[in-house]
Amino acid sequence: MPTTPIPFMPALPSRPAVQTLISFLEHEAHPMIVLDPDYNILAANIAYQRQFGHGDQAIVGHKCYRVSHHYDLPCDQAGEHCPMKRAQELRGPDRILHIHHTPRGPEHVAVELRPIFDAAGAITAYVERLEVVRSASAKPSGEGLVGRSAAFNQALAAMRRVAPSMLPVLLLGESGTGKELFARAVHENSEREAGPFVVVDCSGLTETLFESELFGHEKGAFTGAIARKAGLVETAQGGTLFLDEIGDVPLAMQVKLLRLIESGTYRRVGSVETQYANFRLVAATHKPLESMVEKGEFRQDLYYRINAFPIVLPPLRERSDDIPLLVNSILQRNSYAKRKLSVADSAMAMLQRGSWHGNVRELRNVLERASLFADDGVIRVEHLPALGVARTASSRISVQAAGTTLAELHASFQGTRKELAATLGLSERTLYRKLKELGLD
Ligand SMILES: Nc1ncnc2c1ncn2[C@@H]1O[C@H](COP(=O)(O)OP(=O)(O)OP(=O)(O)O)[C@@H](O)[C@H]1O
Repeated sequence: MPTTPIPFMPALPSRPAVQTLISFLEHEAHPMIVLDPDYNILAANIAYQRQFGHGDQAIVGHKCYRVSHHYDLPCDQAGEHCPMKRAQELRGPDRILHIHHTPRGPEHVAVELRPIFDAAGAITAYVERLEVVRSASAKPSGEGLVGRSAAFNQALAAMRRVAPSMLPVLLLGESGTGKELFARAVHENSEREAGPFVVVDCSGLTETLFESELFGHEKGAFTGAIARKAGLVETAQGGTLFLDEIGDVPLAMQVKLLRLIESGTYRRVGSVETQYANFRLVAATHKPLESMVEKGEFRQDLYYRINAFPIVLPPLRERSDDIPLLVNSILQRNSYAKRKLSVADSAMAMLQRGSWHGNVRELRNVLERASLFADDGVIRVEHLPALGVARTASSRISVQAAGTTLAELHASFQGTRKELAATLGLSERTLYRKLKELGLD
């Protein structure tokens, strides 16, 4: 362990409390800095210098907003939330998720700022504790969640707040907004990280199938039950159970789900023995559960149970400033990775203007198609006209689920269901559900 003393500003030596604090923080494992009330960094501990130190560039003596944001003004004057301002008003700690410049490029950083008071109750300094958030990337990344817009960051910050608790989380968002990725992030940011993450797709399951999938069954419980089978609840023991499309659970099953959540117990199909469940619940839906409750299509008691901590995932059209980042990330993924592709500025501008009713999934499909035309490795505006066709169709269909339109398209479409789903920018699951609603499955 290096024992380099923490540098501090010689201009500010006469504050015994601050000096004591500085030597105390040196032994903290988390990156920490001490600031004066005028945004000057007085000291940075070893962990900070290791993670955020910019080589020879001195941090101490500089303004925090210059170092972390390259701003010339405090964050609140640059249109952002300033935790120092807030901690001063609150006379207590403030937490915020910011995007900081780091030696590795922009990164999501969770910041906690605590004011330090003198004997007279005046704030003499602030201690800032930082933690790099690994669940999402603020720069193009070949995997996982990416995003840096205000709307995305808000959802990310909410996810981080709730993840360490055992509270059920409800993810609300249109198809393709990343609900499954967020559910996984909740799991990975919880104490259950080492346990299983089990996905239950609630759409397209009949009542009986739903029950045996979820609770398992005994040998001979029904025709074809040739052996005892563990259910998904049992598989999720010690981990997280993700109920995707919870709005599709049939009413008769909702009561069994409620009992499971309330009592933490269940029975395998064909058994009288009570089993004890141990999972953290994350549910997701694109459906308006509240109005379904009003219409009697979703049980109110179950709704209250699962809705303990709702997180709204923004549609892509509400975070179009994330599109270049998403595009560059998508181009690094899957089949694209074999070829180096880029997007011309005018094409990027066009992508940013899209309404993207199929969200990130639709964006991915459009890029995949455009890449087939980009012989020289550059996706240009002329490679996107197909996008216009596909997107017009998909927006009409995915937004209004206009029965006749989808029925007609389904009847006339020449390809497979998978291809139809891709053309519409929908997941196969969502397409299946819509067709089922129309009696076309
Ligand atoms: N913020 C994001 N960053 C990177 N990829 C994303 C993001 N959001 C979504 N995606 C990608 O978009 C696709 C759809 O995401 P996902 O399956 O998580 O959405 P969903 O909301 O669960 O959709 P559905 O309700 O249709 O199942 C996936 O390929 C996923 O990797």
